[in-house]
Amino acid sequence: MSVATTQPTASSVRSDALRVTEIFHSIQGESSRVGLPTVFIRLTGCPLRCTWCDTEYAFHGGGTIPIDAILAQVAEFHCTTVCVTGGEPLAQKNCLPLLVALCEAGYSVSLETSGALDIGGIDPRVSRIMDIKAPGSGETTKNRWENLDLLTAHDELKLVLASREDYEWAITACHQHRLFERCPVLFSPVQGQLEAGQLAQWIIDDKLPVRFQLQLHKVLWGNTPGR
Ligand SMILES: C[S@@+](CC[C@H](N)C(=O)[O-])C[C@H]1O[C@@H](n2cnc3c(N)ncnc32)[C@H](O)[C@@H]1O
Ligand SMILES: Nc1nc2[nH]cc(C(=O)O)c2c(=O)[nH]1
Ligand code: SF4
Ligand SMILES: [Mg+2]
Repeated sequence: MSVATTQPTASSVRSDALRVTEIFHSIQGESSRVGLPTVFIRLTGCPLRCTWCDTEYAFHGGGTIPIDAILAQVAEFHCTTVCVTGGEPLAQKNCLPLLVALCEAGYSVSLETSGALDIGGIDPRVSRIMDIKAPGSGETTKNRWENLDLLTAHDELKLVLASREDYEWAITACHQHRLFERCPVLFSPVQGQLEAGQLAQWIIDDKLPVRFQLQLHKVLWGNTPGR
């Protein structure tokens, strides 16, 4: 379901509201939860501009919705698994109480984040999928490396790679920051920029302890908003 794009007046905005681009029911296409029917809450806005971002439509617009109304929309899908994404979800302060409310309501919750913002203070029941930005994204300087110390085995680290240079940078980062010891590590090709079979072969050749990822929803439906 897409969210109305009407502009709220200041007096109509509740203090626990969030700016939301879309709430939809699909198949999880990323992370180790891939394949699970999932409700997605896509929050609006992002302070990064990854060169290859497939979700630029979430940078602006959206509708302003209080947390209880978001929960009511999610409940309509009768699905126990929820993914909060964006945009960059942590750019809105009310993302933290939204995550608590979803956990309290009994959902199994994951959060997709660039890791450019502090991941402290997130409800520990949430599985954090933290994406470290490689040079091809143009946003490496935004990586907040101190976030790594907060990750647990319940979380996942992700590297989305555009080239052989990104791949080699990622291996160096994994060793320098002991990423393999922190939580599962995912390597994924930038869609349309790095050939998936090529990345898979490099991972095999180098015997890397990472999980290769393709965006399953794009195999199913292409790059369609709300999928
Ligand atoms: C749209 S982002 C939203 C969450 C957060 N801003 C982040 O970057 O993790 C969700 C995921 O999609 C990935 N993604 C975006 N564009 C992509 C592309 N062209 N190919 C592969 N993955 C992409 C991001 O790297 C991220 O892991
Ligand atoms: N089906 C589907 N799975 C996803 N997993 C993470 C997504 C995202 O955009 O963050 C996403 C998405 O946009 N669609
Ligand atoms: S951080 Fe995420 S939403 Fe923001 S530009 Fe990068 S991939 Fe897109
Ligand atoms: Mg997506």
